[in-house]
Amino acid sequence: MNSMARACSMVVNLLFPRGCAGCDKPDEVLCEACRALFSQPTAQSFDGVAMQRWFACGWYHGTVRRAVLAWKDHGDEECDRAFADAICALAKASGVIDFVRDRHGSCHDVVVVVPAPSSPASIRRRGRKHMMPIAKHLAGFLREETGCEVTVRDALENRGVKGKSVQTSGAAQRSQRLKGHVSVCPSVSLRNTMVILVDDIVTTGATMRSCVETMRKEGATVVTVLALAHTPAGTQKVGPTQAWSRTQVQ
Ligand SMILES: O=P(O)(O)OC[C@H]1O[C@@H](O)[C@H](O)[C@@H]1O
Repeated sequence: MNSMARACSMVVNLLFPRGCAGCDKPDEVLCEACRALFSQPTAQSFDGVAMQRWFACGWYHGTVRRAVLAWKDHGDEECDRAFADAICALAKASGVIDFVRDRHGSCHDVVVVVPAPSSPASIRRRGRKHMMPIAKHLAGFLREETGCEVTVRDALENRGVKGKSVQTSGAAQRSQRLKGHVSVCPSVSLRNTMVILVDDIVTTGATMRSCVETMRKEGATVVTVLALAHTPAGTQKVGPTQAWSRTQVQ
């Protein structure tokens, strides 16, 4: 959102107090019931990352979808904190904290949180990099919980592909379209880092895989991927060795 849009939105909020981003309950940013939907962590296998699994806070449908879209595409920046908290809780539930604490110091010096990149057109439309506040909050949380040095690096760029993932028929097609479009920024080094990738939604998994592959080529160890929401598993498979198996995280 640009500054004019932000000012207008503040005025509108003053005149018409907001409702919950998920269900419209009055005077809530994200009500307790809707927050709870972002607290249903799942794990899916992925041998490209050190933990062998990636994780999501909730399932991308209904209320979760509505709240994510309000935040991501309709400028509801007040959700930043609620979603950042959900990702931090996911980091804890998934074992990321223990993993980082145990591995840190063995061979990798710096722990880095990297937000998945949006295309330049999306960044312009939104007026910001919407994953950045989440990444920053997670880095602070990991610092506190692990005692390790944890930084945020805006390491990836996505030169953009035409159309949205929902307009493609599946992971293979999406993956093909993304080829060569995600890269590590020339000014950023990821050598000898332990990376945690954060993204809002995982649909086919093509973006996540492309980001992980690109960072690994640049010398990073990618610990895992943490996402706010995922589409149902089992319907999208990139290849026989990359089939997703969805399990509930206790
Ligand atoms: O690549 P897949 O998983 O299909 O789609 C998810 C990506 O598409 C974007 O809108 C999301 O922000 C995410 O980065």
